[in-house]
Amino acid sequence: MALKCAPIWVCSQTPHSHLGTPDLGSSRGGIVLDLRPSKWECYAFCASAQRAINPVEDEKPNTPGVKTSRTGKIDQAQDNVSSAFHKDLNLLPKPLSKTDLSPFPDAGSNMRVAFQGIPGAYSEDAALKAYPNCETVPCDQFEATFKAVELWLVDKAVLPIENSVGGSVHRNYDLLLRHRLHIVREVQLVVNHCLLALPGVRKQEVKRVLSHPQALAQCEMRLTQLGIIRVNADDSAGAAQMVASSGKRDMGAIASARAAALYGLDILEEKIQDDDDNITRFLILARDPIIPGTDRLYKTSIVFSLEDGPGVLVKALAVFSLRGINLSKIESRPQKGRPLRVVDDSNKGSAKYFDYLFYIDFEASMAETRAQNALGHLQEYAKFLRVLGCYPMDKAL
Ligand SMILES: O=C(O)C(=O)C[C@]1(C(=O)O)C=C[C@@H](O)C=C1
Repeated sequence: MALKCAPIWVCSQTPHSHLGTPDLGSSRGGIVLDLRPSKWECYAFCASAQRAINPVEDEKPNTPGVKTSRTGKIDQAQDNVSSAFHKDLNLLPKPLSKTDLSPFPDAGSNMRVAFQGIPGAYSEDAALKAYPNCETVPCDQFEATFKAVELWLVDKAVLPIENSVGGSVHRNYDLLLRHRLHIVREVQLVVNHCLLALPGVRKQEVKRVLSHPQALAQCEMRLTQLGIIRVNADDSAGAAQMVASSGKRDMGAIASARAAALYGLDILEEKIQDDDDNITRFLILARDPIIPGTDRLYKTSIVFSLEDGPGVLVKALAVFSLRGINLSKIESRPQKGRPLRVVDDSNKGSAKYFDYLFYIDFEASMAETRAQNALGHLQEYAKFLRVLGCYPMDKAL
């Protein structure tokens, strides 16, 4: 009977909880700030168990090499032996290799990656840059990309997180916390915005332009120069499609050259963004974390909140500099549902401060002792701490 892999995946989906490891993150927060290396080994064990199942799936009823008795029946003793030991050495489970654990598996064949928008969106470009052979799956909202992964409809989701001109995509930081997916990779994409319009339209005719708010913000100066009114759309490719189907000559879109080709629009101006070097950083999210290594440069993303007290943020950040770990990004977000912290100073009455969550990216792998020690140290000041993912740094543009 063919066995299915599903139980193993369940195991690897929560590699820590099934061993009863306390989750030091939030109750929903998943990840695992468990600094013991055995946690990662546990995940490897699950993956190897999954592979061990495959030979059974392939087994044929009349496997060559199974001897029959002189009566023609399957020799019971022989059969017992053959079920205890595999008949074909090639069918034995193979040890995991570096490629199995690689965060870049075979360019993504058979992989489905969810992105927000419709074909031609920059997020789709990012998915294809990460996994050139993947199947991209459009979603109407960012939240839907998370759900698609959680419901096993796709393998991964791609999420824009910051842009060199427009800054952070704040809502997506909140989504990272609300869901329990793991960051397994980052992708930096050069984003060259184009002004698109119906075929034959001249630039002076365009009075309104549609695009994703982030894309419009990245073209702020040029659009002001041109005196064009901005209109928000769900994504840049969606904007191009709307212009194409509207038939309106005074309506333009800010989108990629690929979107222009897909929806049959003319490019009136290329590189319309305020900064020539316009780069968006995307995160790739998956149900399972990758096993971090030290074979290349890694980045780790965390989120934490802090105990009250003077200088606690300075102390929290010092845990990294003390160990020579560089911080590449810090972002603070108000704590939803608990925005204010009341500080009671009996002499002067009580004061109220905003309560924050801090998102930090630091340049070290969770496989390094210094990173593990830094997080152990950070726990002394943190009320809450969660590792969002440890993944290879993208240096290619
Ligand atoms: O509208 C798109 O095409 C997107 O993929 C969204 C998005 C974003 O949200 O930042 C992605 C990259 C660019 O920075 C502009 C827009």
